[in-house]
Amino acid sequence: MLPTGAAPGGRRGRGTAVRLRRGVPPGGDGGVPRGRPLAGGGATARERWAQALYAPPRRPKADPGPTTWAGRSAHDGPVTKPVVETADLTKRYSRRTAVDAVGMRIREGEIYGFLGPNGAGKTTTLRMLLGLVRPSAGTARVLGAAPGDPGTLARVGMLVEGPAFYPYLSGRDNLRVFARYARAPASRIDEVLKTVDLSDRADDRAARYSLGMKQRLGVAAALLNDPELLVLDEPTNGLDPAGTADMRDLIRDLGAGGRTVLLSSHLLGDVQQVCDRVGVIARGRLVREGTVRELRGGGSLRVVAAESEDARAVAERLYGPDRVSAREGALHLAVDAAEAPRLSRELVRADVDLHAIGWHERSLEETFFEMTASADGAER
Ligand SMILES: Nc1ncnc2c1ncn2[C@@H]1O[C@H](COP(=O)(O)OP(=O)(O)OP(=O)(O)O)[C@@H](O)[C@H]1O
Repeated sequence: MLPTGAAPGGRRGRGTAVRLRRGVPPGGDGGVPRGRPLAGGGATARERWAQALYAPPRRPKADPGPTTWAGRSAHDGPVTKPVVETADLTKRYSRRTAVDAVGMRIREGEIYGFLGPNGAGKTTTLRMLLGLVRPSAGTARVLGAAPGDPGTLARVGMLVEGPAFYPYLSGRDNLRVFARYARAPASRIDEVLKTVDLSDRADDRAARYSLGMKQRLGVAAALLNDPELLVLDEPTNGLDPAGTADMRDLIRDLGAGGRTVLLSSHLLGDVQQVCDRVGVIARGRLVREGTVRELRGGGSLRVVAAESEDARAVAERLYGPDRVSAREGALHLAVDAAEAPRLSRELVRADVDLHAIGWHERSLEETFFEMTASADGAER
């Protein structure tokens, strides 16, 4: 379970499993739930920390208040304020810089994809946002407060580095234990079981759950307090295609009701299909932030011809050399899709054998590799 080092500012070895998920008490031993109530002046420091983490929201859902963020959410709603905002957020471990001057903004009500390859600094960033690791430099605000603020933690649900449960208890009984720590009403248990589609299997022992069901039970635990911000770290890790699709649907649903979701993933499909906006991190640096469409950077008219040099000459004559590039055996023209008929006619007139012509949308994968490759080449 969560080692003592998980307290704010604590240090943790890479090999140690982290249980940041709400409901598992910090320092808990994974055994029988402790009987001593978490209340009163006699509580230990660890228990007080758990109380803060699992306390019910002290404030109602955020009042829109003065708008501090000028952008618009990817949803069609009004201008929204940042739920998470960092400036120059940095974490160094000895000589290694795990997170390097990250400035990210997550807007209220959006599903934000935090995308990066293994070791890019995603989990370290999340830990800083949750107040579990002290930054070496820079600042972060989460729901308007400093990371780790007890009132804020009560408004955040988290599933970081995989869920952990009491295996001999049923899914429902696990949630009862977590609800007690979270001080969430018992009525929430059935609600969250329904949300994650586990009502039918709620009375089975957690040990019998598939990986996908365990992940969904972890999400259910994170939802007990109806959090305003839900942080999910690699929730589809290890899931088969069906489990991955279920989890994506669930995340989409969770983000639909105005809740803000921060989804960390190295899987492009997760992010492309689910997220409103994306921040791409590589070697600790946030290399881009924008909507999936913005990151993909539009499309091009793709032309495959037998005489590609002749085809290129025709295209350059029509549109200028700056709009024509060649990659992967095709010409790509930065022109409108409606140019296809005119270009085809001109190519035929120039005796070029045209094999294919059509509109090509860049995938997030293409731009992701370009962005992360350029970060790899950068000086650190
Ligand atoms: N406690 C630590 N001590 C030393 N180095 C660390 C520690 N935690 C993380 N790192 C290093 O910081 C870098 C970023 O790690 P981090 O776990 O944040 O990446 P990640 O993007 O979450 O990767 P993954 O997708 O593999 O989980 C890595 O080089 C990692 O080895």
